[in-house]
Amino acid sequence: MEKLSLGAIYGQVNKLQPGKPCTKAHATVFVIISIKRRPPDYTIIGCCYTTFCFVKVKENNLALTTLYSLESTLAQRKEELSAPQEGKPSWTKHLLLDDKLLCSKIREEADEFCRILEENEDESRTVSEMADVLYHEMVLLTCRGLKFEEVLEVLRRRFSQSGVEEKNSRKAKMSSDE
Ligand SMILES: N=c1c2ncn([C@@H]3O[C@H](COP(=O)(O)OP(=O)(O)OP(=O)(O)O)[C@@H](O)[C@H]3O)c2ncn1[C@@H]1O[C@H](COP(=O)(O)O)[C@@H](O)[C@H]1O
Repeated sequence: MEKLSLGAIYGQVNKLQPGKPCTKAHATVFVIISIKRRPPDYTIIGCCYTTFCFVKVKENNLALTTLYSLESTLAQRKEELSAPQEGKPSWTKHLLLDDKLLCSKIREEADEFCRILEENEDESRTVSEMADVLYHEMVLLTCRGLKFEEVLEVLRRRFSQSGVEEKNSRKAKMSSDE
């Protein structure tokens, strides 16, 4: 397999741009792009028209460590629920014990997040509110016994198709079913 310099990778990525799975931003995460045959430990990230794009993903350690560490804390809080005398008071436990409270917090935090845009609030409020949304949504995921990796897997599968294409394909399928 041909090994490319970073500059050459950017060049390849730009060439693949029409299918949109790759951008320059992705190129900082992906180390090598291979066309046609997938090397053993490489991941398909998408199809650019007629060409499949195989990449090796270099972990974004800080982002993943943060999310997995939060996920692990939330799972620990869930475990502590079976031995209520253990552990400190916890907001996560309140949420895990009360579906209604959890759903109302997710809706409230999502609404606060939207108001940032509507009311043109500053960057620090934006990232802080996004963190609130993400935390509360991850509690729901923990509640259902699901892993964040499963969400990331869905996002990766969507790399190869635009949202507009996906919506149109659903509409076409619905009308052919009628
Ligand atoms: N990331 C969070 C996190 N983000 C937000 N919150 C809590 O979510 C709650 C949101 O409630 P409110 O809406 O009343 O708070 P608010 O939005 O600041 O209130 P307003 O000013 O907007 O009305 C607050 O108590 C926050 O502290 C969080 N609570 C916990 N975590 C993480 O979960 C871990 C476990 O937390 P505990 O379960 O509490 O031990 C922590 O160590 C953190 O890593």
